Amino acid sequence: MFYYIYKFWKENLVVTLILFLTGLCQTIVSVQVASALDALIAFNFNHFLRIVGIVLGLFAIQLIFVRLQIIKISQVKQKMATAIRTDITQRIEKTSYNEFHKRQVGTYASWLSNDLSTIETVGFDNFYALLTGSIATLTSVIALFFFHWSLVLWTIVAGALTIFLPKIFEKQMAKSSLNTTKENERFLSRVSEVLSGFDTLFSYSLLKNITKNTREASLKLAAAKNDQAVVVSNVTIAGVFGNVFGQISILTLTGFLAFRKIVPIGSFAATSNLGITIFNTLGNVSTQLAQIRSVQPIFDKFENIEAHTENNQHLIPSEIQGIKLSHLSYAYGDKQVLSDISYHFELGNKYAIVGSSGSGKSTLLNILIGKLIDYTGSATFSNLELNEINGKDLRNNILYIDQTPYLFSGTIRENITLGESFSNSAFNQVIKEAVLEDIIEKLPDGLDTDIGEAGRLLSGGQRQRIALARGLIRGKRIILIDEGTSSLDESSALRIEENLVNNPKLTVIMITHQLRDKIEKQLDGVLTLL
Ligand SMILES: Nc1ncnc2c1ncn2[C@@H]1O[C@H](COP(=O)(O)OP(=O)(O)OP(=O)(O)O)[C@@H](O)[C@H]1O
Repeated sequence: MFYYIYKFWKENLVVTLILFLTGLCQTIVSVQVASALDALIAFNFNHFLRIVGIVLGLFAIQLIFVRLQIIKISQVKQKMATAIRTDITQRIEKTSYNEFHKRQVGTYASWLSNDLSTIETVGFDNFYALLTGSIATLTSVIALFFFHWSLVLWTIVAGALTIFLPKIFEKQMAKSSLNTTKENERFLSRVSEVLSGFDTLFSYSLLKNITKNTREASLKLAAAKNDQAVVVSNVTIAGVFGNVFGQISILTLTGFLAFRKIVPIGSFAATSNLGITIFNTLGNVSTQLAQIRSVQPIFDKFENIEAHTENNQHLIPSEIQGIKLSHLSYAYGDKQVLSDISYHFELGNKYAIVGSSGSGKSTLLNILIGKLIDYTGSATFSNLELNEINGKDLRNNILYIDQTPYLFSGTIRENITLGESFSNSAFNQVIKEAVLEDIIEKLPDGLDTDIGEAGRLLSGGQRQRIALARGLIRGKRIILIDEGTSSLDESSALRIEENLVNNPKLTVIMITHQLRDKIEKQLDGVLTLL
């Protein structure tokens, strides 16, 4: 957390300066109260009124600083939160495909929302509260020194007790806080999962599962939060004890000094105020420090996203060649899926992969796109072993359109471009190739029609055509399609497949459960997996 505070040191310096000026005003007011009381005791009414005037003026200035402080703290907190979110997403960007899928999507969402709000409220808010208190304490201790040195000495002794008493619970505090963030994560994952399954539960009349799962997850989260509250209560009580002891003892000492006529009677009022400021701060120091430390495990968790170290540095030559499989086998753990496959996909040719469900068709495409690299035997592209090719370079040459392509909320155009820019002629071309003309013509805003969350406002076949257009517009020469036309009506599917197999520039390898005669005749080969 301190890394981010340091990263925005200029902004935090401005905040510190404002806090110092606020603390200074507050301390001067406390000291003035002593003079006011002394003026009253001496029946010097004019002097009393002058001090009241000064105090009012200081209050007005303090109010301006307090307002500024709230605004500036919020601004720097938001800058730090955005920087943390950016760092998390950049880690996600750099991770491998498998590492990303070790966690559920809800977990990442929880990091970016729940954990960030914990960092803001538990980490940053306590940091600024601690900073405010420390500055006010410093100015108050200096003020005490002007009354009598023994007050400072006693403040140090009583202050140490106030700070160290709650430290007994520090470890428990960090543990319970980590437990709460983990339960928050599980809660969000479980709830988002069950809500994502709304359509399925609806069809089975099992929507009550949403309440059931949410309630179960909520009870676990509540238990973690209640455990944390118990630890917080212990820390708070220890802090309050030190605080009250410190305030009463400093008053007693001032009373004693006043009796001895070492300090004026009015000092009693001032040291009372200064004591409240100092011991309120010190009483909270341990809790605040423990809370600040308790967010550290959250940062550690973010760092656990393993960056993908790209060992496969072979780059693909500009003159690409075909894909060759030689005695290729693949197993998920003990489960053998592909055994001893040899085949040659030549550049510019068109192929189909067929086989019963579970025969390993998608697994093979995942090897060809570099997602699965722990195969045995050989699989080469342009004479380079696939698991030695730089992953990004491989995906720049081979396009994979998966079985369930994801559509983002937004327009059709945005779903095709994914934020990149393409010419109008490229758009027109892919709209034809993916047989999207009729759909776009019928929509009120054409390509700029909003398709709803995950493309909900479109049919399965329409979604599949947009996914195809998204792939085709990228102009890759090798295209792997996993059941790319399975949701389409016969004539659209045939038109799209004909467009693909008749495009001389493309190398097409498509998985299909429905190999149409007309298409089969135009293919250069069919690989059947058993
Ligand atoms: N990540 C995985 N971990 C373990 N087993 C897996 C994994 N992915 C797939 N499998 C298993 O490997 C086998 C082949 O799966 P794959 O998806 O490649 O088959 P497929 O031929 O494409 O099937 P379908 O035609 O139904 O899409 C299946 O038995 C599947 O259960």
